[in-house]
Amino acid sequence: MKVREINTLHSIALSPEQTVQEVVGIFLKHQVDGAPVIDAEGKIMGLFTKDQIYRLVNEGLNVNTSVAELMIPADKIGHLDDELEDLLNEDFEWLPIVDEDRVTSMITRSNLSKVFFDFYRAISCELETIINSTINLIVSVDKEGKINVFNKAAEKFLGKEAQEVKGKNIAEIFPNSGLAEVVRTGNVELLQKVKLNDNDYISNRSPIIKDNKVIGAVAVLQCISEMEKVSRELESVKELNEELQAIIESSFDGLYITDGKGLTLRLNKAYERITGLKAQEFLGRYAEDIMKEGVVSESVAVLALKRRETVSIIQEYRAGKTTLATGNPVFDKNGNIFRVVCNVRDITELNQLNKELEQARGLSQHYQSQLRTMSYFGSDRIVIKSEKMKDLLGLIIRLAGVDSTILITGESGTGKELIAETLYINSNRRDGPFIKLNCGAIPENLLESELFGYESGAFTGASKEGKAGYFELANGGTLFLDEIGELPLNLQVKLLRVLQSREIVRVGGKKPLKINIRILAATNRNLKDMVDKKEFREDLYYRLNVVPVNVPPLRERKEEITSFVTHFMLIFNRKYKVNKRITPEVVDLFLRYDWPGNIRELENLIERLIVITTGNLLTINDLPANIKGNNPDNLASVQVSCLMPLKDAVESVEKQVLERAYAEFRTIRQMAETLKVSAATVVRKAAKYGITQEL
Ligand SMILES: Nc1ncnc2c1ncn2[C@@H]1O[C@H](COP(=O)(O)OP(=O)(O)OP(=O)(O)O)[C@@H](O)[C@H]1O
Repeated sequence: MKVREINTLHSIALSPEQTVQEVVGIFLKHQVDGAPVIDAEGKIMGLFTKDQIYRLVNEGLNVNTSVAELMIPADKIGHLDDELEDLLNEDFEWLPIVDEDRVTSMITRSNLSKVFFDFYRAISCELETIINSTINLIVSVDKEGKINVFNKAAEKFLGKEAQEVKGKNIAEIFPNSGLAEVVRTGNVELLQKVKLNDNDYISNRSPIIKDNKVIGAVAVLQCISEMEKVSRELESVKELNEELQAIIESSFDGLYITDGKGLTLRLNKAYERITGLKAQEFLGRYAEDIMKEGVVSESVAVLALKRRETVSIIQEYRAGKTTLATGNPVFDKNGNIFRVVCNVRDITELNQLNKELEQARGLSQHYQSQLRTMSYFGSDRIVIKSEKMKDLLGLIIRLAGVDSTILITGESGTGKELIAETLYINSNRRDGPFIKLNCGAIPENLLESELFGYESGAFTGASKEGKAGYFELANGGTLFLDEIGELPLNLQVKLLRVLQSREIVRVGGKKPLKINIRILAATNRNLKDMVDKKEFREDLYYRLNVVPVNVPPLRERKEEITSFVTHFMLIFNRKYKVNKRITPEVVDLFLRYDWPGNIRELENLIERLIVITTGNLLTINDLPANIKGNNPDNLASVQVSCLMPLKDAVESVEKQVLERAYAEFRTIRQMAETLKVSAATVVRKAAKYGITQEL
């Protein structure tokens, strides 16, 4: 410690001209016993102390005597940078202190001793605190082996109070301490293993030397039992950490962990795979910033932090993946979030599979209904005998090889659908689906969603999962749009767009879906006339009618009637497990009849005859009157076989007429036109008699 660090020094100085009386006043006022006498430059001239006042009194001098006359010389002079310890060894009563040449203060011996004492007391206090706050055991002895220092750690580990052992001989209390040996030899003994009270310690023992003499010894002991425990704990924490790392890495789901502020701390390889980015691009960055860069549509970690609860969302990653992500906030004991653990499951494939499943389900439903109506067809299901039809079939086989859109025209029941199927079976798309939609059989308000499908919740009554439409069901295959003339104008525009872009958008959806389909269309209406009447869009007409295919009515290929009769007799005999035959007279009548309902009419008639006739031979008598009389509109052909209430008779006739209309025609419009009533009447009466149309 240096003189300048003493803060109790006084800086009173006297001038040689001052009188003793004045000095007494100064000493009393400042409670001092002496002061240096300085000249005008502040340089030391001498000392004036209470002894000089005693001398004045003793010699009877005047109190106005000047300081200069009585002052004594200053033998010793101290400096501000002198060490206190050095000054203590000096012989002085009063010591003026100078800085360079100028006197700054004065110190007395008693003053110095007190400062020194206080200083050492503070140091000793500090040392005691240090000694007691270390976890190492510290024990010191004097040269007799009596214990001087016994710190708190020693108390704790050796199970004895400092008070109880201080002053006692170490050999009695801890015979194995080895301290007496150090006092004796004066040797330093480092890293010695000792056992005290069943614990192992590493001991460093040193002699305490003063003036080249050993005056005691100190031992510092470190408990290695405790260290070993800590090291074992550290080892198990390390193992746990490795285990945790292995668990995180082995998860197939992405794992992403942030701190309570959204700062990325950890993520696994699966997460790198999903995002297509490396861990370094995330670590140490905020989830919110990563989201703003567009890496992910929405951050589940940010949401979990905001809402302070577990959150699950669907995310879209820039790398093209769709995920189901769950963010779990982890709270500390004060209720603050200190981690957010996010589990990210790649559902891209699942979504794709779901779509495929949806398509497969739709296809299976569609095929089931088709199977029901087509089950009786054998392999030789198509009759082609006339030259006209042979040419047509040749054209169809050629057209099957190209992928263009085809419009098949012809009267109802001529076999347009069969032609479309033949075309499909012979095309490159034969392994893809063949989907048929009768545009005239589906209510206008449902047609759009049937065609395009819809997203979940697109409209009231829509299913929760959404549904694939006919375009999607036919993806990779062929879509046959029957009765295309019945397509409402607004859907005609949409169909045209599909034909041009090969893309569809589900009802209630936004994302366009690419589709790969071939479209075949058919109609029994004169589309050109409809275009002229603005009932059909001209642009769509030309787009569909790339290659026109016209199927002739049965009356223009009567040479095929006999083959058709044989064909259908075979099919329905097989279907109903009977063996009925038909007379040549009936076939003759058939040849003369005009068949306005074409092949469907012939087919239905033969089925009806096989089902309702009781005998095994179908004769003219079994035929309906319109064929016998070749006059379909002749009301006289309605036979009355017995008397009954008029209302019942009317209803019976109504029912039969409607059943026939449903069997022969495919659209309500055609039925209404033939029966000369409104479409609404057809629908109402059909409902009354429970008549439905097989599509
Ligand atoms: N050449 C044929 N050989 C065997 N059966 C045929 C032939 N042509 C048509 N048919 C049968 O006649 C019925 C009506 O044929 P299809 O449904 O193909 O006619 P369409 O012209 O599509 O009728 P619509 O215009 O009313 O839809 C079907 O049961 C079909 O199997």
